[in-house]
Amino acid sequence: MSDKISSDKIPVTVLTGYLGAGKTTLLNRILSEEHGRKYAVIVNEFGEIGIDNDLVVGADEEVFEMNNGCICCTVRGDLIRIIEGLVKRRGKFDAIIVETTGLADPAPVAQTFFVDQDVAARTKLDAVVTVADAKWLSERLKDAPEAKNQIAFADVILLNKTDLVTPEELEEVVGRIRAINPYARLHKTQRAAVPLAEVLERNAFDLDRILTLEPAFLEEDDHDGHDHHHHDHEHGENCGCGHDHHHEHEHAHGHHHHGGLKHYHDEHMQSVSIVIPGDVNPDRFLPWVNDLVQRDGPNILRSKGILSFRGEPRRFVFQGVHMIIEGDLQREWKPDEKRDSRIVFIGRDLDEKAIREGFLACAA
Ligand SMILES: Nc1nc2c(ncn2[C@@H]2O[C@H](COP(=O)(O)OP(=O)(O)OP(=O)(O)O)[C@@H](O)[C@H]2O)c(=O)[nH]1
Repeated sequence: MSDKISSDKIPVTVLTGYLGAGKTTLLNRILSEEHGRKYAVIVNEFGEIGIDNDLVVGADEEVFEMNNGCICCTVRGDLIRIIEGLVKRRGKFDAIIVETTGLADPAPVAQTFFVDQDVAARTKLDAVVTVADAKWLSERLKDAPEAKNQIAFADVILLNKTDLVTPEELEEVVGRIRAINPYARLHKTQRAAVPLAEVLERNAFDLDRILTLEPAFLEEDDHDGHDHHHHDHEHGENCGCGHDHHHEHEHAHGHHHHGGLKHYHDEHMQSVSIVIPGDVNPDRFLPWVNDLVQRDGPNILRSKGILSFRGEPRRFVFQGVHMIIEGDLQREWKPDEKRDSRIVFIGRDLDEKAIREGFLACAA
């Protein structure tokens, strides 16, 4: 759309991208850079225990967590309430960034800024920014409809992790992205390094383009947080979606309808979150987690944790995407912070019992 951001509307950037693509890396870059702007950040995480929000830098930024479901279905009501709260405190910040879970379909999130009248009157969707993992995107386009929708809806795409692929592989992924979305601005990045002006306050969201993709985009939503229609799917036990769970396991992707808007969701994704209320022993934990991701890496799409090691004043943070894991000691535990050890694994067909027992055996 060509209309200018009217000065009384708060610009909103929706940051999306599949599990582990680099959304938090980009967010931290935005929040750490000297730009003289103040952002309110809303983070939605898949899995019950908040880890992501704890990994977002900038203690003076306001970070709102939404952990009890997926932003595109059950917690949309929360999103609306948080935004309405923020709008009342206008002037304390310049813009809003919403980081969705890797499993969110961006369409219903973007739709919120048009069909909810109060939100639409006060905010302006500036752009959908999608971070894509150069190494894994092609695989996900085959088995995860959300990943495809994240690309289709993007106004700006960061094709990240270019260090993990060859130039030929990179061009192949670019071709796949372009076949889905020829319009978005595309940046090839490492560690989501991109000039922020390429990402923020671009006034890039193009409603006309979205309406050709999703003719029902502006249809009034019947959604009240619970009551959308479910079609041909069952939820996995730990899908985190917040709906009634049935114990059947059909291997198909489901979609919900929000008003007339189709909404894809991977119903087989599970998350296993475990907390040890104290220290873990690194000599047990590190070999265990390495073995686990080497063995089950294809099914473990994402893993992360914040751990307390005995006698170590700093938090150990580990992050994994399939079998690639990284870990390091980061900031010190704060005096008033509870020193516990939390991990989450997100994937398909996870052996929850074995993972739980394995982690608990790492307690110091
Ligand atoms: N090799 C490599 N690793 C990267 C790059 N960008 C990010 N990572 C790593 O990829 C992992 C996931 O990055 P995040 O920024 O947490 O990804 P995310 O999209 O926020 O993940 P979820 O919110 O869990 O979906 C971390 O271990 C990052 O350090 C990159 O360009 N190259």
